[in-house]
Amino acid sequence: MGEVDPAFIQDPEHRPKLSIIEAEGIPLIDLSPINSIPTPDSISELKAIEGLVREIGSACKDWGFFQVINHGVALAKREKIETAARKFFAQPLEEKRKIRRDEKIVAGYYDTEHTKNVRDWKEVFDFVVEEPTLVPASPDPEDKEETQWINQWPENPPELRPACEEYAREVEKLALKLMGLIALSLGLPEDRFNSYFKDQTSFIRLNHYPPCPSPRLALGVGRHKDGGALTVLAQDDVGGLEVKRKTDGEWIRVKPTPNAYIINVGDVIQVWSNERYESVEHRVMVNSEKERFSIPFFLSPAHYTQVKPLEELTNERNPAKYKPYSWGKFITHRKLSNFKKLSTENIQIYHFKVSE
Ligand SMILES: O=C(O)CCC(=O)C(=O)O
Ligand SMILES: [Fe+2]
Repeated sequence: MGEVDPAFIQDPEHRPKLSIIEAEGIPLIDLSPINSIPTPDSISELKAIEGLVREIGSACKDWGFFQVINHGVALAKREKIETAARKFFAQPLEEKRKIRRDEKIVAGYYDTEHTKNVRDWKEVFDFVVEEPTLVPASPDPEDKEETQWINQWPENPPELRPACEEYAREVEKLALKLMGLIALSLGLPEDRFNSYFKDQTSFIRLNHYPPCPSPRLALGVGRHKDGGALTVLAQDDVGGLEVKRKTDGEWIRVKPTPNAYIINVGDVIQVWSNERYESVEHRVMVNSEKERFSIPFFLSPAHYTQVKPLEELTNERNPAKYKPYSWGKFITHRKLSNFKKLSTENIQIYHFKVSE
């Protein structure tokens, strides 16, 4: 990537600060109570779960972010995908571009993503968890046609595909268990969210952030909120992820914890919970010496889901803060605009906010 192209340069107010505040406050949650049960069908019956549910509820409310340990995802599967990702990104650009993402095939390699219209200092490889993934053919609300998202796999390294597919199944289990705990923390049945994910549109991204000659001007990923339900993120030991603290708006660095996952609430949970939980802004700093890798799993509902505040969580005194929106139309809108540097902001949930 060489010298910094002006496309990467953040406006002064969004540039990273020289002083880094490391997160003491971001909760670290031990999930062993749910993983030590022989039959996990009905975890809500167990006493140990109560404390855990309370912890998850507070973390979602106070931070929108937390880390989990003893999560049940086999370390060997994580190591396999991490090693294969390193090999994939180490190849020449022409090789990687053979499986380039475009407007039709949204899975694959991509190195020109923009967040809030500034280019990110990164390259990515995306794959969908469900193959094929059914989605609307266009963002037009009148257009009822559907299409399929399919994956593109590189020739090299050949082990990337099986590593990705196995990893997806493991992390999906963790993501759904967490949705169960979040449901309980909202006073809902543990399986309340399950049906939304039957035909999920979830995808996994392999992120590679190369060393950057101007880490004070550019960002690996500009400030943003995740649009899906829940993100389960594996970061390596380099660090760079920053979360905007709800109490004072300071950017706080999430300290890498070996073999932990970082979990964050996405916009869909913000809407479902009628803002009991909020999706929190985050960004990624790059540095001039070390490359960094991360792997987010974006748990997302079926395309035909009408996202709206849950009836159980709204009433006359607490009316719905959002109008229903089609998840499929929302994501196809986003995917299309990802390919253009727009003069306006991307589609956001506040466009569906009920005015007070
Ligand atoms: O690399 C990271 O730590 C986070 C990446 C991220 O926020 C995203 O891809 O949405
Ligand atoms: Fe994100």
